[in-house]
Amino acid sequence: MQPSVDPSSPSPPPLIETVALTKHFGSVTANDGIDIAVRAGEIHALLGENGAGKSTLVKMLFGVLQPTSGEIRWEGEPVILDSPAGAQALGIGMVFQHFSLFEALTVAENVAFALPDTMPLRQIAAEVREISESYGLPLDPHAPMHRLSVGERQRVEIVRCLMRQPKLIILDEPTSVLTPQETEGLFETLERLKREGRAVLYISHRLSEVKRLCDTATVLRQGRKVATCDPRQETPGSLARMMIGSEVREVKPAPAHELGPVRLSVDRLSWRKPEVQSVALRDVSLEVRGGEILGVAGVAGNGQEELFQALAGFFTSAPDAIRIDGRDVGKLDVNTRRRLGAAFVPEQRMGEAAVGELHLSENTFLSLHASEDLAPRGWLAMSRARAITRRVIERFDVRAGSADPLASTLSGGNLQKYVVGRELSRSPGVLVVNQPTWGVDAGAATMIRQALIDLAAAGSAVVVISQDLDEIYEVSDRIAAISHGRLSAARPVRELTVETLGLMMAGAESGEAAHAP
Ligand SMILES: Nc1ncnc2c1ncn2[C@@H]1O[C@H](COP(=O)(O)OP(=O)(O)OP(=O)(O)O)[C@@H](O)[C@H]1O
Repeated sequence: MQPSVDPSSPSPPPLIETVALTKHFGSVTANDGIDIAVRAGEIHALLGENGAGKSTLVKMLFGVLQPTSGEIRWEGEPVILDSPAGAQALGIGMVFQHFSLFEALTVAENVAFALPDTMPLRQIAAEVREISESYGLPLDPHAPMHRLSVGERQRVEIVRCLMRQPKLIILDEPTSVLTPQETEGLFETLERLKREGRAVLYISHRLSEVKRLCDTATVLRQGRKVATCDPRQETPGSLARMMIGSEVREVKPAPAHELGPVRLSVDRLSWRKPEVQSVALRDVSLEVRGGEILGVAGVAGNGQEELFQALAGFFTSAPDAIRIDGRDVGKLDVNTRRRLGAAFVPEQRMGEAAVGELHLSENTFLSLHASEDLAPRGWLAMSRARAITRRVIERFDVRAGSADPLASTLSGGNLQKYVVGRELSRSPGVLVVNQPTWGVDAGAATMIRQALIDLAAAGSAVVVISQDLDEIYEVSDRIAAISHGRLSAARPVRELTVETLGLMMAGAESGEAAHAP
C-alpha cells in the first residue's frame, strides 16, 4: 500500500542550517549569532561588506574553522564539522577563490589528489570528461595545468568538487576571475545543479549577478545577519543599502584639467619570462601623461601580469625601454623606481603586496623603506611606519581588529584597501595598479576608484590594469587592450564602444581589423 501523504506534514528541514553560530578571533567577533538556512534546490547568496564575516561563516560550514558557540545542523541533525574531510563526507563541497592546483600535473592528476580512494587514473580521466561534458565545463583531462586559463582552472576545481557528488556546493567569489562568457557558462552549470536538487551557497560582491542568479540572499553586516531576502525582488542599490546601512556613493569624474608632460613611457618592449606558462610581451609601447589614467583592458592571462612586472622592475629591460619622468629606468630595480616617485600595486595582495605573518606597519616598512627613507643610516624608523599605517587605515577605512594587526587576519577586501592605500599614501607621480578593486565591496570599490581619479587629477600618471570593463570605463581617460602580449594603441574613452574594445581585446588592433576578410 502507498503511504498517504499528510498535507499538514512539515516541509523537509533545510539542507544546512546554523543556529546562533558565533566565532570570535580574540577580541574580534567575526560572526555573531548567525542563523542561516540553505535549502536543497536553491542558489543562496551570502552578501556583506568587506570584513562582514562571509568567509568566516563558510569556513565553519566547510570544517576549516571551529565555531566559538552555536550549532550547525545538516538535514535537521546537529553536526560537528571538525575538518574539510568531515564536511566532504557529509556532502559539502567548496570551491575557494584561490585555487590549489599543481602546475606540473595534468587535469586528471590534479583531480586524483582530491579523491579519498585510489582510483585508476584512466577511470578518473574518463569521469572528468563525463562530468565536464554533462555540466558544460569543457576540459581536457590530459591537459597540463600550466596551459590552462584562469577560467579553465576554476572548471577543474568545480569538476573536482562535483566528482564527490556534493549536496551543497559553496563558491567564494567565483566570477571575479572570469570573462563574461565564462561567467555565463558558470551560471548555466549552477542552474543545472539547482535543477538536480543540490544547493549552492554563493559569495559575491557583484550584486547584479546575484539578482539574476540567486533565489535567496542572506546579508551580513559587521558579523551579524541583518536580512534574508529574495534578491530578484531587490535592486543592486537596495541590496547594497542592506549591506552598508547607507547609500553607496558614486564616483565623481575628475574636474577638467590640463595634461602635463609624459611621465611614464614604454618603447617597444619585448620580453618572455623563463617559465613555460608565461605570456611573452611583444613590442609593447605606451605613454601616459601627468593628469591622465590609461586603462589596460584584457582577458586574464594575456600578459597583464608580465606588463605589470616590467613596469614595476621585477625584471630589467633595455635602459630606455621604460622611462619615468624622463629617466631611463629599464635597468633599475623596484626600490630605485620607487625612489623616483613611482608606486606599484600588484594583483596578488597576499604574498606579493603583503606578507601575512607580518603586522601592517612592518608591511608598510617593507614596501616604503626606500621611497620614504624609513631606514636612515641603518635605523629602522618603525614609529614613522606605524604613523603611515594609521593614516592609511583611517583614510581607506581598513576594518581590522586592532591598531596594527597581522596582515593575515584582515579580510581579503580590507587587505586590498590597505595595499592600495599604502601605495597612494605617498601621492606617487607614477602609479601602476593591477586589478585595483579585486574582492572589494561596492562602497570600497567606489572609494578606491575615486582615489585613483583624484591622484591623476592632481598631476600623476596612472596605469590601471583591470579585467573589469565597468571599472576601466569609469576611471580611464584612454584605454588600450592587451591580447597575447601585444598592447593596442590607446583610444580616448569617449570614442570607444564596448564592442570595439571587445574586438581589440580579441587581438584586432583597431577594433575594425577583425571585420577584414
Ligand atoms: N584569523 C583571524 N584572526 C583575527 N581576525 C580575523 C581572522 N580571520 C578573520 N578575521 C576578522 O574577522 C572579520 C570577518 O572577516 P571575513 O574574512 O570573514 O570577512 P568577509 O566578509 O569574508 O570579507 P571580504 O569580503 O573582504 O572577503 C574581519 O574583521 C577580519 O579581520
